[in-house]
Amino acid sequence: MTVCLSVQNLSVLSGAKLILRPLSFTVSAGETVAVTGESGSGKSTLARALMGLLPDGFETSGEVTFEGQNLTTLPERAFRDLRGRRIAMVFQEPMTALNPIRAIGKQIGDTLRLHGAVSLRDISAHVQQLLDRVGLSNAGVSAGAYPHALSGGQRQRVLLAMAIACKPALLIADEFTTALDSKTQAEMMDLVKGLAIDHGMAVLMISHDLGIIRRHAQHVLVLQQGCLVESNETEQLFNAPRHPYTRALLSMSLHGTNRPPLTQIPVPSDATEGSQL
Ligand SMILES: Nc1ncnc2c1ncn2[C@@H]1O[C@H](COP(=O)(O)OP(=O)(O)OP(=O)(O)O)[C@@H](O)[C@H]1O
Repeated sequence: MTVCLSVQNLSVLSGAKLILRPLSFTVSAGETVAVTGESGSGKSTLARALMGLLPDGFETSGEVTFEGQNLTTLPERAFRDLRGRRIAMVFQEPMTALNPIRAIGKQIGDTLRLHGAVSLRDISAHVQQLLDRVGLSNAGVSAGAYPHALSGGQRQRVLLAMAIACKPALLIADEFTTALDSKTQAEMMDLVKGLAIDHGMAVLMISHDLGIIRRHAQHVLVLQQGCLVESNETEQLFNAPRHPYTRALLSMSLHGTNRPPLTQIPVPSDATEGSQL
């Protein structure tokens, strides 16, 4: 498989605080890699670092190569062109990402127009295809609908339609099904899986939900307090977890309990799983 995203020794610093310790991994075309770990372990920081969207005051080092381009040295203008066109992201809160006073078809069309993905006269037809693809047409949702008239799951589908509008090579999905019921979660993940298969889209999926990860990811990265403690093929990780923190996460998920306390498991002091890859 062609490597789509290669991360080498990426670290993130905020002031004197090391938020992410040097970590390395790759995501290939058509592959889904999951990132998991407790709240505050650095999952969203990793996603934002890859998108070049860290808040002011954050510094990165290391190298991120996407489709052969080094993103860490890419001028902001060129990065802006990549975002939404070649690298897309979907978040958990659809309402904050959607304009409440613009019809959803127009918002999807805006994405296509912004990136010049299709000719102007073909935009409506493409919007309709995207609404069909994400299952909104079947649910009776038209391009003229406004976000407030949709359910949370339907809004997430709109965001997914916008994210995939330009057929990105990489989709970063940050807890984007977390707020949805399990049936809608499964439908959304199946949609993403279909896109990965049909278009060879690489997916970096951030999730607390180990059940979803096991069903949809081929590889899993486990973060503990900003440190990549385990990186393994999904079935190997679930069947024979190597790191005590991974074992504790699996046990918590299995028993629905917060014992043993994860904070008591020591974070490795220097070399990390990722930096050895
Ligand atoms: N804007 C910020 N300013 C300062 N520190 C931040 C900021 N955003 C995140 N952090 C810190 O970075 C660390 C990692 O946070 P991050 O949001 O990446 O974790 P997470 O694993 O995504 O958590 P969650 O699952 O709750 O979303 C935390 O210690 C957090 O306090």
